[in-house]
Amino acid sequence: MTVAIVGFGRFGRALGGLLEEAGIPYRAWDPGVDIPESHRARSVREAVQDATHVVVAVPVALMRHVLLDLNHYLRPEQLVMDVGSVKVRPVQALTEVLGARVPWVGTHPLFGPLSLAMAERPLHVVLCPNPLHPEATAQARAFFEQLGCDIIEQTPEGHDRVMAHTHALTFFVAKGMVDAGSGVDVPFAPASFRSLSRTIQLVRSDAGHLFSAIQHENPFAREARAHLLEALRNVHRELDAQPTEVGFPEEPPLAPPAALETGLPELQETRALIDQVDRELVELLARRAELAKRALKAKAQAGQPVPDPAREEAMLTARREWAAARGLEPDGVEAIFRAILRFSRRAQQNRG
Ligand SMILES: O=C(O)C(=O)C[C@]1(C(=O)O)C=C[C@@H](O)C=C1
Repeated sequence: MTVAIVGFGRFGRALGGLLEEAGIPYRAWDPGVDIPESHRARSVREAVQDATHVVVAVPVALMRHVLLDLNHYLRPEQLVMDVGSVKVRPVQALTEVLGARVPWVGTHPLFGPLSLAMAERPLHVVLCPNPLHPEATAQARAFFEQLGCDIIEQTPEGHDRVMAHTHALTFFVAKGMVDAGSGVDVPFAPASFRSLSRTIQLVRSDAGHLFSAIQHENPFAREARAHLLEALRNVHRELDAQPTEVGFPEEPPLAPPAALETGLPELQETRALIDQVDRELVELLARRAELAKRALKAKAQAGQPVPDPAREEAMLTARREWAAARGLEPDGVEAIFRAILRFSRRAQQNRG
């Protein structure tokens, strides 16, 4: 398998990293950005000529234009995939430009550079099978599975409807909060805001074309936004009309929790919560192991020592301080991190 990445923006670059991790060779073409020499193609023709898989990772608004150009060089034994955040319009462009001549599949990887940098797993990809190329879906599935992704199949319309009510609305709300100055230089924030602030950061750091694409290129986004605005206006009106009642219906006087009477449900509930926290800890350990593997690779390239006792000592000091600030016993937390570092070094030895 050899992959051509056409468009080496934030997503194209992130995909290149994933391919490299999986040991799959690729060539990239993008006249507008710096591409590492070992992967750079000098023309779109050179990028695609030896490729078995061609990934078109350009802004959705440029898709048709780029496909028209690419079409001169594509052959029927290749597989073309777009990776746009919306699917109805890119699939229309693929149908009109490539049609039945070259196999293609519309795809939407539900991850980006940030989730990859944070080693989030599992990675999900939506595939939109099309009747012109029934066999291409299986090939696209195999391609993304090799990169460690879980696959969801959807129609382009089904995909865009879901995205209009999730991706587009989340970005819409976050953009509104950014423009209204929410969360800038606040001295403290509640947990409810902290979870949203990640989206706000995403919107702030976003390549502008992503926001525009998920709003303008999704045929259902406008209606979803209007619907949300209407709902918000209603909530606002209700709050004005009944300032003390909305959202706080009168509650019956508090009965003593059953847990205090039997002693059992509270323990059960607490144990369920402990299980949940431990599951998150295991998930975090898995992400940490991924990052350690990446650090190992970077060190190998830079000729730096593996393992690194100086870095480990500095890390342990910092973690002792974090523990103390959080009211935990520094010796205990240090012991946990010593175990994590042992585990990390072992994982680096096994998987590096
Ligand atoms: O930071 C590094 O250099 C890593 O390789 C990562 C890591 C870690 O797990 O945090 C692993 C081994 C090193 O001895 C120090 C740190």
